[in-house]
Amino acid sequence: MYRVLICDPLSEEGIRPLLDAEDVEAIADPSLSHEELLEAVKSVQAIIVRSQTQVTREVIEHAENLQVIGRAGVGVDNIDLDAATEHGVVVVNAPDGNTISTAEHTMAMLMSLARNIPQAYHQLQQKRWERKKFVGVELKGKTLGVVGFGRIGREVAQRAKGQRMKVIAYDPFLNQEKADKAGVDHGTLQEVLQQADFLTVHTPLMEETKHLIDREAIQLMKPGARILNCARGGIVDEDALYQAIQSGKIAGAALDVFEEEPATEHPLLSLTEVVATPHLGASTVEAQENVATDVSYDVLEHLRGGTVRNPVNMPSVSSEMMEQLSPYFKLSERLGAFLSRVVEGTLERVSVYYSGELTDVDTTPLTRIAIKGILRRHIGQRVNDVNAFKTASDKGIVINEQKSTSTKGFTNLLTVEIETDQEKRSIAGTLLNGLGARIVQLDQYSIDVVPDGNLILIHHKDQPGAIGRVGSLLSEHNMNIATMQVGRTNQGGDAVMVLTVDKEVESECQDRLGEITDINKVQCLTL
Ligand SMILES: NC(=O)C1=CN([C@@H]2O[C@H](COP(=O)(O)OP(=O)(O)OC[C@H]3O[C@@H](n4cnc5c(N)ncnc54)[C@H](O)[C@@H]3O)[C@@H](O)[C@H]2O)C=CC1
Ligand SMILES: O=C(O)C(=O)COP(=O)(O)O
Repeated sequence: MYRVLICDPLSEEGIRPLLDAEDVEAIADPSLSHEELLEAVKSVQAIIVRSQTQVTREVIEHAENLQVIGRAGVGVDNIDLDAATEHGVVVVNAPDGNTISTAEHTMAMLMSLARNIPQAYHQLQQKRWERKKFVGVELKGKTLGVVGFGRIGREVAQRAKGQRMKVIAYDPFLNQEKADKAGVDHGTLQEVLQQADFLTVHTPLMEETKHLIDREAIQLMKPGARILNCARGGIVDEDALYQAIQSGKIAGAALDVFEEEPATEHPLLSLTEVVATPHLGASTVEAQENVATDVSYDVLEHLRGGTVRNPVNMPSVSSEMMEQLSPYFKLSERLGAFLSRVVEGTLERVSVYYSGELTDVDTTPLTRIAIKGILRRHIGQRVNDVNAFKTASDKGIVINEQKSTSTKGFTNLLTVEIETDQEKRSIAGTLLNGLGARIVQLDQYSIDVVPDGNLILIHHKDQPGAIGRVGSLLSEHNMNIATMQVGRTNQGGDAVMVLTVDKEVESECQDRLGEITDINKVQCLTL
């Protein structure tokens, strides 16, 4: 008998398959305290949550029999995915079921914001007939900036077009062709910020998107623009938003989500320019039934040994293959991660080439891991070894895997090549016996770099003094250089420097490096 703990309120209709299953004991308890939760998880094989329950490392470590965590919704930022993966626990979500409800809620917020509907209603309740105070703006002809053109962002854009708004979107996976197909303009984040009368964010919350809309971003916006966040608290910097509304730079905001929830005491709620709801995007009968049905299906499927439809983590590699391939896992992920951080433009094609001893093994799992390394930059922890290919194909990225005879003298060589709408870049690495992973080629340059830690990649002219000037500037910034590699194709021509430094490079230091004579481009990354 499988014991399934349902920690947040779920649609009873949706979880019917679980309730009716003869091999399942479903325990629904949405009111557990943290201590009670730690106790309750000890005996269960599955946990199902929404966004409320925090499935932390501590919870996962208490759940000795846990096999699967189901998220009845999209965002998995309340689940410690690394801890789940480390403990062999599969995480599944329900990414499709609440898209429409959340897009519709965003439209409701957009209209409420434009016409001050909640504020006016509040005044009426106070028996005040205010008309002058609540003069709104029309949507027709205004520009909606959409940041994050995924499932929900796309649906919002379609609906905004129905209101005869102009839509401009930014998403690292959006190119001209896809934008044309959706009938929207596409631009850089900066262009979207500059053109939007209303800005709506629909990205996941992760390191890269935390405070994506911060003080500097808001500064770029038109005076009197308005901001919506129906995705995740923290994508918009709440302090910056508060100050921008206070100063009059931003005319108003509509918020369904907050950095800390519940958020009943939040200072933003005291501003009359702010309309807000308590994380209601997915709260419709339909969405709740959809996500509960989807997550119940996958949880049951996994418990019974089947294949899940929406895995969020976990590799599925046989133990024999694991033995052959696991030494290369880190190398392939790091090559992908490195290249994705230095390449410019919208990703279109990824090719992975294997040579030497790698020609004799099934390298699909390595390609998957390389793709995961590439996509994580923009999709975060939700892309994993299981869903990497699907995620890439959903984004229209073509993947190509090939065995190659070109070993360049190495016993094994793994080359990752990325093509965007702007450029084609490649990186190659090898596993040196006893010494671990090394990057041995970057584009046309031969180098020897450990793919680890804080790296600085500098494109420069091969001229006397360039290296010395970089060294002096880094020392001025108290940056210790751990390793340094220089690669060039010919004397006096184009060259690259790859440095490993002991701490993360601050943006001021990066900017100053870029100003040094003979230096063309500086890119900093942490692997
Ligand atoms: N308020 C609510 O109740 C609900 C909120 N959500 C949240 O809405 C958000 C979007 O959900 P979906 O559309 O289903 O996800 P999705 O995965 O389909 O789309 C997210 C998009 O964001 C893009 N993105 C990633 N990094 C970016 C960056 N730095 N700049 C611009 N775009 C970036 C991705 O490429 C992707 O296309 C998530 O945060 C989700 O948790 C989802 C459902 C209900
Ligand atoms: O699916 C999501 O990401 C949501 O934010 C919905 O959250 P909820 O399940 O309504 O707590």
